[in-house]
Amino acid sequence: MTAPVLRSKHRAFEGEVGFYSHASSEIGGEMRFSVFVPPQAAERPVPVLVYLAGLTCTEETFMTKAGALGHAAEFGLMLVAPDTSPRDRRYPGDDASWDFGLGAGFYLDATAAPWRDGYRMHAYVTRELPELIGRHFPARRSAMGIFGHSMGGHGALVAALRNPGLYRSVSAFAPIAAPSQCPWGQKAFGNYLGPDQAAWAEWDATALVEQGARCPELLIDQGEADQFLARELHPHLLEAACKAGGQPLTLRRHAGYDHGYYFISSFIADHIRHHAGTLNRG
Ligand SMILES: N[C@@H](CCC(=O)N[C@@H](CS)C(=O)NCC(=O)O)C(=O)O
Repeated sequence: MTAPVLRSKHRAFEGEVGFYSHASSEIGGEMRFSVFVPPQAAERPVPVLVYLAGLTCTEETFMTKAGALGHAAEFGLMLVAPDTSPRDRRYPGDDASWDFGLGAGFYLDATAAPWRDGYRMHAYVTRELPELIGRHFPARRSAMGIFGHSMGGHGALVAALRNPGLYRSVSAFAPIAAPSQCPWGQKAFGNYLGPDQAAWAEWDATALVEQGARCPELLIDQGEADQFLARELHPHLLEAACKAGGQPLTLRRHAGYDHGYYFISSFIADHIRHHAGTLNRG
């Protein structure tokens, strides 16, 4: 694991946003990520809140569009946002569509050729990136939370459900809640994991909850005017699985809000507060 290389940095809310690249061993090539270090980090290590973005996004999207930095500065949380897929090493067909390949890594570890060589975003996000952050930033690694949007909202749920104890807080905006049962997920899983749908369940948040996986209390926000809600997101399936299995979930539905960052920025303060309430305790 090589040290991150600083590409640019910007003062914000008395803290600093930095954009970095590094050579990733899980991905087998350069990866990029961004970090907001809040002002409190000058005094002591601070909790880490990881954000996973959605389809077509990069490590820049969240920092520029979500309106999160001021709230993270208020509560003393470090924000970490990785890119949404490998980009350095290229794979045949990885840019053929916007919902698969580049910008669409789905935060899983691929098992089908050729993707399995480097599409290992789950291992990257849950192991390599926290290790890197712990080593090179003023982070309190024992206090880590995760959240995300759409593909990344689902990635956050799966990261927490598959790694009990790793994250102390979890939330999501408009997650692809049951990917095995929607076109985006079926396309991604069919290619990254192969046609055997039994293997898909290990990477599907609703299926994981149905199988008994549990994570800290979930906060999920969903816009009712989201253009992808009916076809792709299916929050009701996750809601039913959580209810049947006793997984604590607060799912809030908001009239009039669509899928984009105007929606996210409207509720980001609630999410930062949700994470800070747990991460700043003890
Ligand atoms: N390119 C897609 C939209 C993709 C999209 O909405 N991506 C979401 C995540 S699933 C996003 O956050 N886009 C970036 C943005 O809104 O800045 C389309 O043409 O319909």
